[in-house]
Amino acid sequence: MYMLDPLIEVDRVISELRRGGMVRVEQSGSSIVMLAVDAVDADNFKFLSQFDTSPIGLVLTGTRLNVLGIDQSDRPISVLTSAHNLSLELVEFLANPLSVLMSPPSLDDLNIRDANALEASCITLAKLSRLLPAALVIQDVPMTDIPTVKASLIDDYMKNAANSLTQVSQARVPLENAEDAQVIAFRPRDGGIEHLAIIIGKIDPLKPVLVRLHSECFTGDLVGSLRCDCGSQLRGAISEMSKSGSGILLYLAQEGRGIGLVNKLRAYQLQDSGFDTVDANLQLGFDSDERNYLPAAQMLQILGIHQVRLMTNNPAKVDSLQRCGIEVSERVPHIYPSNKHNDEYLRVKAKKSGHLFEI
Ligand SMILES: Nc1nc2c(ncn2[C@@H]2O[C@H](COP(=O)(O)OP(=O)(O)OP(=O)(O)O)[C@@H](O)[C@H]2O)c(=O)[nH]1
Ligand SMILES: [Zn+2]
Repeated sequence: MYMLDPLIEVDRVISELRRGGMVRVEQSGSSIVMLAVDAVDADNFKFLSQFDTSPIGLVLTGTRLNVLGIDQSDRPISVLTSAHNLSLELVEFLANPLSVLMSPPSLDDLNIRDANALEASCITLAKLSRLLPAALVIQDVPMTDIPTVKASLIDDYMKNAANSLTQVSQARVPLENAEDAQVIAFRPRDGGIEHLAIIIGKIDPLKPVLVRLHSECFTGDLVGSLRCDCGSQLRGAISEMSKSGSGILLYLAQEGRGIGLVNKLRAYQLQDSGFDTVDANLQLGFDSDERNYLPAAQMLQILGIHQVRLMTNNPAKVDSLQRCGIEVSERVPHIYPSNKHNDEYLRVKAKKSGHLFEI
């Protein structure tokens, strides 16, 4: 019998959610139907409201409920329900800090409880789909014909995707600041976006290799945004590696510290109304940094690199990579001049995220 690859099973429901569809999440005989809040509209909300077998639940992260002032406990994920069924306006207000609602609706009838394992997996799934971490769920509805996934596959997805990376192509690409360069593409088996390794010069894997883990930043890397320092860090790392003879830059598909480009733009909108880069993520219901360095570690292992000199100002990156099994023999500072658009961003990184530089 043809067995569906577990990664592909998750990838199918991700596509369905991103298209605005509903999916079923199941485990050990129980199941729920999920719709991402990003995709809620009047029609699908009305459809879900017609079932009187169980009320619609809104699954939110503890981070979002903290900033709303609704729940100050450290419950990681909660489910909100209401005896009178939630209204679409209330769902929007609770889940999306950019919702256009001017005055908060009444929260009197809300009940809050801990999410169960299935509901918690729905938040993981929304994050993997690069949507807002918020989901509508409903139990026991007789819907067939919707894609189904096991919760345990969602929970293991990041690890499985990282472990599945394989080198799929390699080419010489002379760069402006490093003529002796090659780009190697690594593809996860789920069909997700490739991560890239840019190899500068000739690498000696027996010595600690100069390495930069660069998280994708469309705005900074490609179009020269002044809101961050990514463009300077990307080009700067390549120049440094070339000057010192060799190095590896891993270009990781984890835009916006892992929340995705659309959510990063939402975070920018919040930053323009006064939140800093950390608080904007929390307002959206994310952690301040959602990245995971398993893919980076896997790529380094495939390249035969076990010991690195890591170009970063972020001690959390050093710790994370070490926890993924790569030895960091040295942290190499990677600081570039600020400008009037990013100096506050960099100051907040130093103050709140522990980055080692002074602005
Ligand atoms: N969510 C969010 N992401 C941002 C923001 N500004 C930049 N980013 C993303 O942050 C990531 C850049 O981080 P990095 O430079 O790799 O890492 P770092 O944690 O700053 O540490 P360094 O190694 O010292 O640069 C990219 O994915 C950017 O898209 C922001 O305001 N909000
Ligand atoms: Zn950037």
